Amino acid sequence: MNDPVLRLSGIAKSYNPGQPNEVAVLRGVDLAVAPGEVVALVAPSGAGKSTLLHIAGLLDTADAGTVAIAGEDMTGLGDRRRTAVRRADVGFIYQFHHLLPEFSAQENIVLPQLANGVSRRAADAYAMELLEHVGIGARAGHRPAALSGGEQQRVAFCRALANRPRLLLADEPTGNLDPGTSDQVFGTLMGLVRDTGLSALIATHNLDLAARMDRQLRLDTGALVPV
Ligand SMILES: Nc1ncnc2c1ncn2[C@@H]1O[C@H](COP(=O)(O)OP(=O)(O)OP(=O)(O)O)[C@@H](O)[C@H]1O
Repeated sequence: MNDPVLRLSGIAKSYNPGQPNEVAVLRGVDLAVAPGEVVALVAPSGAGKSTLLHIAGLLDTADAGTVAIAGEDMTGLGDRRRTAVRRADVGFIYQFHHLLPEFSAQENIVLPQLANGVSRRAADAYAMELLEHVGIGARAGHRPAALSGGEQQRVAFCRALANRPRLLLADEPTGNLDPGTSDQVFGTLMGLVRDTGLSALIATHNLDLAARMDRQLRLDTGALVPV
């Protein structure tokens, strides 16, 4: 049987532990994301979705519980191994694109590949393939400032997939766009995820977008419950 691409077990996290201003954000989060499964994470503002995504993506550590990626338990691993797994296996998308302003769309997708040891030629070709997949191949040479908000976000999707991760983590990936554009750009993201067979955990406030995913979970007082 295939291991889940992401498994969280008993994840707990507090900020300022032991202090009068302690905030217990996660109180026992359990989750398994199967290969190819796309899970919606619905949570009101401040419920802890960014905290959860950062722990799942190895950008932060939990106070208790375990994170396993593709069957490998990350607990107790050193920073080097965690960074290597994050670079190779996890793609991130944020509400704002965070593209490098001085580089073209294509270069923004090439750079992470070069950092991972891919040749320039292969990186260029894959970046173009991804840009064409999301319908903006003709914009490959444009810098982010010369792209629309929806186009910038499409480039950010391609960048997240540049190193062919197993798991995509997205925090309000279309939250910065107007509703019509958001709907369209979200469709592009889902197409990309389905065509690459990625597993994904996608946080959104938008219940219509959540309904387009395989499963919907709500972060409620520090634990996940079905919507
Ligand atoms: N470094 C920190 N120190 C103290 N409290 C924090 C810290 N980071 C987050 N918090 C608190 O933890 C809670 C969860 O924060 P988090 O950013 O995970 O929420 P969120 O669900 O992503 O919210 P939003 O949708 O508004 O981005 C919030 O109450 C926040 O104020």
